Amino acid sequence: EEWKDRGAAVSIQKHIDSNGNQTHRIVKKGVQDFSFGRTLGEGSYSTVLAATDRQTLTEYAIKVLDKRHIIKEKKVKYVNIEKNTLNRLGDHPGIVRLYYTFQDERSLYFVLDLATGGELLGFVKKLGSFDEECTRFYGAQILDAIEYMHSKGVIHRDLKPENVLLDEHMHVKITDFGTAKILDLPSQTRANNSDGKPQLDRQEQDFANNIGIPDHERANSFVGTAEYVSPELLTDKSACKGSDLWAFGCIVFQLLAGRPPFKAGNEYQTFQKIVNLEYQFPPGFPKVARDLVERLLVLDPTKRLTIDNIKSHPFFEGVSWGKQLWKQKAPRLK
Ligand SMILES: Nc1ncnc2c1ncn2[C@@H]1O[C@H](COP(=O)(O)OP(=O)(O)OP(=O)(O)O)[C@@H](O)[C@H]1O
Ligand SMILES: O=C(O)[C@@H]1CCC(=O)N(CCc2ccc(Cl)cc2)[C@H]1c1ccccc1Cl
Repeated sequence: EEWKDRGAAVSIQKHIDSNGNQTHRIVKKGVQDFSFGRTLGEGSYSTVLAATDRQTLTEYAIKVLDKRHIIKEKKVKYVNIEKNTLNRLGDHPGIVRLYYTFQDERSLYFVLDLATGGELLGFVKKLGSFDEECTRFYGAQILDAIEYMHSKGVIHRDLKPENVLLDEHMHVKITDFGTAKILDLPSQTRANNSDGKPQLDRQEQDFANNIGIPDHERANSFVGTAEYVSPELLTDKSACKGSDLWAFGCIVFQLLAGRPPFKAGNEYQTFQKIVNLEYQFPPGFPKVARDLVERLLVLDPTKRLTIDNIKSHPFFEGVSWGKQLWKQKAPRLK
């Protein structure tokens, strides 16, 4: 019992040995096992610090969540969702990996991959916009990560350039799964209510009850980020895998145009533009990319391109999908 108050946790590490046999290693990690470094960033309920494992000298990002703050803001369920989602998505180069979690009386700790390159958004802002080659590379890596998430029954629901981090090789690391949805397999086809509308999960119900209410007045609502919210989330209040592909379309547009397709003076006006599909391509937007975006920013999620359609779209011609995509050198951002 002594390890409990050291803020340690016993975590079972799944381990595949050299002959591919799965074994389990009992790993006990706690606050004392790390030396904490600089602050990488702050979230609404979290601080992310660079840290080094004292034994292995491996560097991590440790996300520290203040329990009191989370409880006060009624965000406990988001913490559990983030943990459960990250645990499911442990094996893809494009997704931030969760190595350990532990706690002490004040905080919760998530030991994550360190993404030293910062947010993709920072680069789009710095350069103004990306050329086609860079958009193709980063779009392909983001799509490959989305395909993996969806194959594990996870919908991210808040994809945006801020949540696309970059590692030391300038490769994509997607983060921020607190607002993700796990399609629990048995009830994947959710029971519809008598009015034929799909049963909403808690976060969707929260969101539905809070549409149009400004952020500061919202009681515990699920917040997607206005510019990337899909129309179905605004009209039917429910997200689906296609919602991530809508956000993907917004991201591809933004990388090439230097701005998201739907942006207005306030959230509510942005929502209106989305549900009315009110957006324009800037002059000079590449034709092939325009065709791709037009087939993603479709109001009816069932009419949007599927991941396979996107992978074979001319815009991604020449991309080698799969492992090779993650081994190649990232194109220089210029
Ligand atoms: N694995 C990581 N490696 C490097 N930096 C990270 C990592 N995870 C998060 N950060 C940085 O730390 C900051 C806070 O991230 P965090 O996920 O805690 O909050 P957030 O999701 O950005 O904010 P909010 O909780 O309000 O949505 C972000 O700006 C992000 O750039
Ligand atoms: O789900 C788990 O793995 C454990 C289970 C045991 C436990 O006590 N916790 C912490 C639960 C919790 C969540 C939110 C707050 Cl604000 C306080 C405690 C969970 C936990 C520990 C460390 C980091 C995250 C989490 Cl959810």
